[in-house]
Amino acid sequence: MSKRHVDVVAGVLRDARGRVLLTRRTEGRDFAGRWEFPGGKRKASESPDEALVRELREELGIEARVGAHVITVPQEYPDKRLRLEVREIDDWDGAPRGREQQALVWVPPEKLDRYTMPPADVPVVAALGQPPLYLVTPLPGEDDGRWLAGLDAALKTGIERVQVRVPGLAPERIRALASAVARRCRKAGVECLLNGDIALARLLGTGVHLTAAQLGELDERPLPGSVPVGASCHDLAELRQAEALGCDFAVLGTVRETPSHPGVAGIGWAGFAQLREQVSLPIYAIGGLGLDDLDEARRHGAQGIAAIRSLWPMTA
Ligand SMILES: Nc1nc2c([nH]c(=O)n2[C@@H]2O[C@H](COP(=O)(O)OP(=O)(O)OP(=O)(O)O)[C@@H](O)[C@H]2O)c(=O)[nH]1
Repeated sequence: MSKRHVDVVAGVLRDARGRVLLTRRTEGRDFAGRWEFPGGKRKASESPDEALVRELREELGIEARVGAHVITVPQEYPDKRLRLEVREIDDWDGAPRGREQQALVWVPPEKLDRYTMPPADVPVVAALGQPPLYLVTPLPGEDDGRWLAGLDAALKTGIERVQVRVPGLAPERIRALASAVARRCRKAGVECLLNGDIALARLLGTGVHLTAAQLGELDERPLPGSVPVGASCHDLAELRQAEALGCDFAVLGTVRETPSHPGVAGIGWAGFAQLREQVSLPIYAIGGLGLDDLDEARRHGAQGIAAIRSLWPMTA
């Protein structure tokens, strides 16, 4: 029997100190005792805004003004397929209180991941706190100085997460480039991950971005939680392995056909969402995407966009 679809809307309320409101699911409901963003099921007759205003009135006793879209997460649960649409709440009248006997807590954004939440909320918490763009470096041409100037220009645009991917170069040149990028990222307060090279990542104190082939060879997270671990995935088995290893995020694609893989059809946004709903991980979409695709990516449950060309401000 096919599972029922449920549309849920939830809100991000922030107090004057920037803390975010979580409420605790009461006994007798699924995920009882876990923390969540206030909200609930949308009725067929309601728009998402209307449903969210009603739910916040019923649950918290406030009159809310609904703001920007944050992320819409498709998530499969044992008994249903959920679509969780999360919106900012710009302002409200009244003081939030638990009208349904639920506990309330205001949490600094960087501490949200300490609260146990339903699986669909893992990508939501990441969308609130982690970078929406993930730059993958292009191959350098002859001139490494020019390539590093390209990186500097990318960092100036506000990129906060970078993967050093320079396959096929001599090992000494890879080491030199990786160490130069790591230094620049550290100075700029930007996360740096090396593609595939766990030993070099340990040496340089960076994160690592696992290739799909590496995923199958590992049985535990290769680096501590203090540095990021990402993974490239193309199918459900790889996503599940990335999740089992405790990766911080995955990259999934390709969404569109790209010049680097001509003739390989992309999975499209529907294909992306269908894979996304079966794991509880932040996932970047990759494959022929640029800044213009960010909104659509977020509407299909993506953390954001990973890209080479569109995030690199000059030709290498
Ligand atoms: N409000 C809210 N619901 C969430 C979040 N994350 C998440 O997975 N959900 C799921 O979305 C559904 C929301 O349903 P609800 O809270 O309105 O309804 P309920 O449990 O009373 O459902 P019931 O009518 O099936 O008993 C639940 O399955 C809940 O687990 C979240 O952050 N906020």
